[in-house]
Amino acid sequence: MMLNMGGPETVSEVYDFLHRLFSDRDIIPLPFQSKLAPWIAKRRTPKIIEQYKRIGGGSPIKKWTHKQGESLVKLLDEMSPYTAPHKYYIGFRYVNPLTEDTIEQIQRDGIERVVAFTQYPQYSCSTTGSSLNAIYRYCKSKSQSDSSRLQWSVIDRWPTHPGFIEVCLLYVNDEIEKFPDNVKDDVVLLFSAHSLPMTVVNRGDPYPQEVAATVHRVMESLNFSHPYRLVWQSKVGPQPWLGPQTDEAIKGYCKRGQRNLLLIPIAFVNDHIETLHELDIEYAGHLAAKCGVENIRRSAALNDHPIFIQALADIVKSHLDTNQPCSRQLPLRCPGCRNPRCALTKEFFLNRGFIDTK
Ligand SMILES: C=CC1=C(C)c2cc3[nH]c(cc4nc(cc5[nH]c(cc1n2)c(C)c5CCC(=O)O)C(CCC(=O)O)=C4C)c(C)c3C=C
Ligand code: FES
Ligand SMILES: [Fe+2]
Repeated sequence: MMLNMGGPETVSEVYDFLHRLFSDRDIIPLPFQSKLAPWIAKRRTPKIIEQYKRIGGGSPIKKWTHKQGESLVKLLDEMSPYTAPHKYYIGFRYVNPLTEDTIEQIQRDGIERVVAFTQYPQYSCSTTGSSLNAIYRYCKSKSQSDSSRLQWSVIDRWPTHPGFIEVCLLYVNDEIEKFPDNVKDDVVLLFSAHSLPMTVVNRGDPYPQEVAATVHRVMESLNFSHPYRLVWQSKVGPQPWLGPQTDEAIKGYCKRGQRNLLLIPIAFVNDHIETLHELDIEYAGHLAAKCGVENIRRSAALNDHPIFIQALADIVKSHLDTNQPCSRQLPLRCPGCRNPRCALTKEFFLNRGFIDTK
């Protein structure tokens, strides 16, 4: 089951998407959540609809996830015949197919063994953690009535998988080659990841460190050929978020005369509104023109690159071969975690989906 947040496929789904997102206490805890969530979602909907309209009318995440899933199981059947046949499902957090509905479908299909496979390379309690909590919540609510218990395991992160790093490297190199010859060696590489509120960072969320690990591996495989920075995009709301912000970094470098920049999305494997709108239209388009950039480009999202599909298959195969319920990291809660559900979810996956109902 491929886990992700999902995105609205058409603009008519934007409100529901935002409503579910702002109702999720694991990504954004709000006072009076059930009242505030629909209010914020409604207020934000027109602006976000405009953004989706400008990138072709919707998020391509479902299309890419289906392509990845189809190729992934085909490859896996060959690579791991003793665990075949494999079947993929999609579990999105905020749009259809919703995680809960997918689990129901999996049970209707008579399946016994499920791998919850996060499609976020780096672990955050606000993303992968939210999906895992949703699985636990659903299974717990059904555990009394349902005798056909699923056996679960989880692939909770893969920030430095060599195949993942290799595709990032290929796309970075492809894009560096497109800069004019006289500036190619001086391009500043700006790795850009979705930011987190500082409350989440200070709670001890593993994401910033894991994103940095990905960046380091990519730079290592480039032999540190260019200067680089890790910067953070897509802050929402007035609270402090992890910086430096991607737009501030672009402005700052332009001021210092470093005007050849390559933006590299590093924490999301598909194209989505943050690459297609924020990076391409807002930053590489409007902002760059304002602050006097000479050349600015963005490296491609991994989407359905064959080496990436190979990497996904390899991640699943290694997981099945080791026969572990999850990584060694998953059971360790954030030092500042105050969410009792995190403990229950981690125990649930450590026990392969067994819930003691006594
Ligand atoms: C690794 C990726 C992401 C992290 C970490 C993340 C954390 C996070 N996000 C919000 C709030 C919003 N995110 C929104 C959209 C959105 N977020 C990600 C990825 C991560 N978010 C993606 C890929 C998308 C776009 C989906 C698509 O189009 O495909 C939105 C909605 C858009 C908007 O209203 O601006 C919100 C809101 C928080 C609060 C958070 C960490 C706590
Ligand atoms: S918030 Fe990270 S484990 Fe609960
Ligand atoms: Fe987000």
